Amino acid sequence: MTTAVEFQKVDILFGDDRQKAAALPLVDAGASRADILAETGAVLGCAGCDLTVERGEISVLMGLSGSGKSTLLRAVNRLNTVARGDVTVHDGDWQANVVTCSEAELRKIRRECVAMVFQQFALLPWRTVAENVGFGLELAGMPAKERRARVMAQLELVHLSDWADKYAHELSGGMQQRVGLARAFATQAPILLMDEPFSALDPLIRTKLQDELLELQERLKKTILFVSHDLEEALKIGNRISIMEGGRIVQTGAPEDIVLRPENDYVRDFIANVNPLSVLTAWNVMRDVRDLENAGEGWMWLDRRRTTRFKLDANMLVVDAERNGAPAIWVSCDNMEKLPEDRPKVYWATAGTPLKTVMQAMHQSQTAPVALFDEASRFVGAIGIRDVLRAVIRR
Ligand SMILES: Nc1ncnc2c1ncn2[C@@H]1O[C@H](COP(=O)(O)OP(=O)(O)OP(=O)(O)O)[C@@H](O)[C@H]1O
Repeated sequence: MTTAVEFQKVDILFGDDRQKAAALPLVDAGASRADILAETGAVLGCAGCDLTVERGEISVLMGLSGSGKSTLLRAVNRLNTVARGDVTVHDGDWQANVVTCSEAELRKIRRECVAMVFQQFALLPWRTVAENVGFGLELAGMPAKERRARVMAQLELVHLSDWADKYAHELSGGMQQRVGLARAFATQAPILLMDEPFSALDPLIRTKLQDELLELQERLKKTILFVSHDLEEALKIGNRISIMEGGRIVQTGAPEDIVLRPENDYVRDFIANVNPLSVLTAWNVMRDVRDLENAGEGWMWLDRRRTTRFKLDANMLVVDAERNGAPAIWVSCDNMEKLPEDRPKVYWATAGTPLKTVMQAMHQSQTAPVALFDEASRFVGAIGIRDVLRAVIRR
């Protein structure tokens, strides 16, 4: 993994210099935003924020309104001044600390390394769609012909080729935001900052744009720092999520970490209404092969009830299977539809198989455990009905 952006102990305060200086000791003492404001007149934007954003990942800052998400995001291109701490932006072998870098380095960061998408589309209404998408390239001095080719390719990606010569104000909100996306993806910038880009849109269009973002990302592999106050959105698009409260990051983790292991009541409240089936995979709920019961002579029980067992060779490949004492076949969860009914089946999944698919397989096989295989078809663990229930009710 290569780091794209690193925040180290970042404090951001709003106020005059005297207020900020008075506030820093209170920040160190862990004082709340309200106390800091009452005592010093400074507003705490964020405090002690540590976060590493890896190249090519979507890292989401999530939290209630006022929790400091935008404030932290805007430190990356110095739209907000950092009072203390470091923000390092990497671009290939080049790197700069945004907090202390020269004006020239800051210009490079803003022009070449980091592009931004705002909630309020920020399109120029008197320019056409194509001119809007090409705006950043124009500022960077790209010749018109090259620019046009690049812009048309980007518009194609967001399915807006036919709208290239319309004016921005002639488009609906969802289309305008797609132009915003195209503009950000059109720049050379490897890092995109997205501040609630979809929150002004109605739910259906929003879902569609999230899918489009994921599709674009699949192809273009940018590093994206994304602000959202919507946990479903964060879980859907984030490779990593940081939950913020009162200016501080209270938990950072993969979506399934957040859902399975919330670190405090604030995070627990957030996830209370999330459907765990939308994030969990077979990997998150399986029991490791080392924790399964040996059944002797190369056999191993998949479940505590001893309904299902596999015989394994020295390479952990399955050579025989039994279900309720009768010979069984072992088949992939992805094959559920096509199989004849006549023989007992034990389904297997891989690490990334959605938990929902695992549950369907259990249902199909009268609650038989589901096996987990690695890419080389080796047996690595099993999922019993109790493992599924525990994950779903989070106990
Ligand atoms: N330019 C500013 N001047 C003064 N205070 C500010 C400024 N920008 C942000 N703040 C304050 O910093 C705190 C964090 O705000 P921020 O906008 O980062 O929150 P957020 O989590 O992004 O919320 P939202 O989703 O409502 O934008 C708030 O108390 C806000 O009032």
